[in-house]
Amino acid sequence: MSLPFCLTGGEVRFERRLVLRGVDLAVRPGEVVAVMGANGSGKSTLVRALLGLVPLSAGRTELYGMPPAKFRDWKRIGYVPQRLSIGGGVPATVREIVASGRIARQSRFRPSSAADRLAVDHALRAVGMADRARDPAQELSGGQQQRVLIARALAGEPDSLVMDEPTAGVDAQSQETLAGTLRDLVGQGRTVVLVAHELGPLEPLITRSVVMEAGRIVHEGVPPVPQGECARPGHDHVHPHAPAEESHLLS
Ligand SMILES: Nc1ncnc2c1ncn2[C@@H]1O[C@H](COP(=O)(O)OP(=O)(O)OP(=O)(O)O)[C@@H](O)[C@H]1O
Repeated sequence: MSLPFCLTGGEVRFERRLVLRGVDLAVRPGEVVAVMGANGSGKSTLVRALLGLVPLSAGRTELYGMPPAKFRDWKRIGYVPQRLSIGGGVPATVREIVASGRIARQSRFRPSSAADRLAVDHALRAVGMADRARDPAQELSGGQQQRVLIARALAGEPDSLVMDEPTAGVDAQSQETLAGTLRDLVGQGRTVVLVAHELGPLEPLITRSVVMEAGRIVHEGVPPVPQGECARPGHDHVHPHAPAEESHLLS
């Protein structure tokens, strides 16, 4: 079976500055990978490189065994970007945005169906936004808009979800709801890659954490177990010096 994501020697430059420095990341089906690290360490760039959304200056990436330019099965992948561009000048409703997550599954021969409507309803409920379905998205708070983007990705019923800071600005109750939804998806064998500063209720789901520093992966392993001070709510769960038995330094 081909790997959902496989980045090999991935290098990204912005205006000649190296932002990703030869990163290898292979994600197996069913894994739940958390990409962690300080601001500006390259987490978003890593997930965007993984998906082929930024050009690589060296290395290669494959989605289900195919380079992005040849990959056609985009319905298999749901992507939740870090920043919003919804609500700009277009007064789209919450439901319309979530329904746009079904587009990769539709075609001129198979327009919107009952299955699409059910998937949209289900996704709205999964993020606790069913009661806001008819509201214009730009009226929502940042955290609510983030939940709409998560619902859009869920509506596509992808095999793999890539989420850039899905819990940033999202209230505690909604984080719990998201954790429950992800638990179900992972139980069905879906693959998840997420960027997070703090894992919060997602922590028990994570099977591997990857810590970025200055464009490189510096640690990889099971997520560190919070202890003492680190167990305090709100503590940043990035542990750049995790014990050797919990993580192994990459070459
Ligand atoms: N489109 C771009 N053009 C120029 N520089 C960029 C671009 N995108 C990111 N960078 C720079 O690349 C570096 C890594 O950014 P990236 O967003 O990947 O980090 P991050 O770890 O996700 O940060 P954060 O936690 O703040 O989201 C930063 O120095 C950032 O300023």
